[in-house]
Amino acid sequence: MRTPIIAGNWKMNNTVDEAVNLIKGIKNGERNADVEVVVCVPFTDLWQVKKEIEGTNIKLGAQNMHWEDSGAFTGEISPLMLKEIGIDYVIIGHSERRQYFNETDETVNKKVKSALKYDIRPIICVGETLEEREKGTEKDVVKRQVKAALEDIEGKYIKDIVIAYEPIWAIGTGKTASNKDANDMISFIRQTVSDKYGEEISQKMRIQYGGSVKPNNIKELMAESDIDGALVGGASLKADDFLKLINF
Ligand SMILES: O=C(CO)COP(=O)(O)O
Repeated sequence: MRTPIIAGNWKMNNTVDEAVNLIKGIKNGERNADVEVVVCVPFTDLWQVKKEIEGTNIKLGAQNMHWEDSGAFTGEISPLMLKEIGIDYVIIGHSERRQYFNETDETVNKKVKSALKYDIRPIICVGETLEEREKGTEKDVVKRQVKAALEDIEGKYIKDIVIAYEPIWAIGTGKTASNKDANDMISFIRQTVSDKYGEEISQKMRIQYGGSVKPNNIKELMAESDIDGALVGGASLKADDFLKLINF
């Protein structure tokens, strides 16, 4: 059985003081012990949040990284630097990075390889635009993204990789994919992984849904057969809401 994973993506929100307040609210709340909980916070909050979650089972994630260890890459953060802080996860290829910061299938693949080298678990984001869905090409797009992200990755790593299916039209819009559509795409992603690595390995990979996940729709999403968790933006910014998601 795959352990459900609920991850908060704080995006570009929370100063250090705000981050400490939020994480205190989350760690002091009652949390379902059978769910893996991750908070993916801005770089500047990582150290302080790491201190706050010590001794709890809350995991820490970053929202991006470079693939090189060091070098002349002004403004970038390396996997070595993140490893030093002791992060567990890193989001790679979020649609906002693909859209605004030139992230490509190729850089996603480089970052995934680099994260695995440092024992940091990648949460790889994939998903189609509204236009691609309306044209009926959503599965082609997602398949291309999944295959490119996993190029030259050995099967032994698949259990450590999380994929988040986030249809771009559902992010921050209040529109969610229907439970059935989300589950259908997620089982298609698992099939794509199975085609490459075989059924047994593909069953070990956790695949989340993301896009306007809220306390009032999490239960139905998690009831679907292939959905292993959620990657949550807006509703991860309030301790009460995030706790409701964890305790779906
Ligand atoms: O992009 C997301 C998580 O990575 C989803 O954001 P929202 O939950 O705010 O729609």
